Amino acid sequence: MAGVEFLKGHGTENDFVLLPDADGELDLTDALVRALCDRQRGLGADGVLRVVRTAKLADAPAGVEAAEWFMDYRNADGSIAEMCGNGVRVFAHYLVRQGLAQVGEFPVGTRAGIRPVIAHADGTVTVDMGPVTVFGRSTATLGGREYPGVAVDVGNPHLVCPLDGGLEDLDLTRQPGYDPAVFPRGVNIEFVRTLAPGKLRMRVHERGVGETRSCGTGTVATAAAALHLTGHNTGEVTVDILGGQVRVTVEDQRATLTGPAVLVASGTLDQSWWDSFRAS
Ligand SMILES: N[C@@H](CCC[C@H](N)C(=O)O)C(=O)O
Repeated sequence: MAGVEFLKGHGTENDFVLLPDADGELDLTDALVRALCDRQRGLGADGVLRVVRTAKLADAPAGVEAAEWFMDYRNADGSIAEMCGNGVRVFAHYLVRQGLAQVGEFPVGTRAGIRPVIAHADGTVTVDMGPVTVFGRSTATLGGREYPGVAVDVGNPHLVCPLDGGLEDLDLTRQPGYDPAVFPRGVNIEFVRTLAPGKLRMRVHERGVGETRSCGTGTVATAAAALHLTGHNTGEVTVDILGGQVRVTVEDQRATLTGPAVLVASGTLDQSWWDSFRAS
């Protein structure tokens, strides 16, 4: 049997299994995503990026037709998310490395809409992350403490909680509590410390994954929230995460995200392993 082609990649150590599926033929069930992302019984990853031609998608969201390629993103628990900022960089880098797109600007379809990217010759990618909306205040709870924060929509939902200290001590092995009335679809929760003006350090607990070493949409939400809290709508911010550093530019409630994208390996999944998850 032929098996199923995969690649492994990461953006600031937020890691993904990529599944090339130009013609939209893979039957990617939740159980398969969970197995692929499992670090013991699968390949291990924070999420899956299925690479599919937009024209071949059965359920393409409205408005993405102009993008030749669609990033079908799934969280490690099998859930579908609207957008993934690190994933879209890795996705764009893959397209260029495969000769499916050229260095320079091209659009990528996502469930949050089209995201124009600029793939740079050095492998870094700049993403136009679209509208960024601060939509209120809410509170996270963790270890019996309350952490007031800012609610931000980057296509997907975020709660950004500023800290004065203690970032390294947080136990993010557990899901922090949040208000489901504010976040009915769940939420990614960022804890952030300002190191200097325009320089932040962040940790994140991602919806559908757990603590990850980086979250691209989370860095954008964090930058927008930090600017908002100091009375600004625009600015340039670097964000340190456990897996490296990214640069965020916020302009009139839109943002760009620049950071690295790395392809680590490619191979073939055993067809019988794949088939064993299809029916479940
Ligand atoms: N790691 C991603 C975000 C992935 C989706 C998120 N877990 C959600 O459910 O919204 C990023 O780099 O943005």
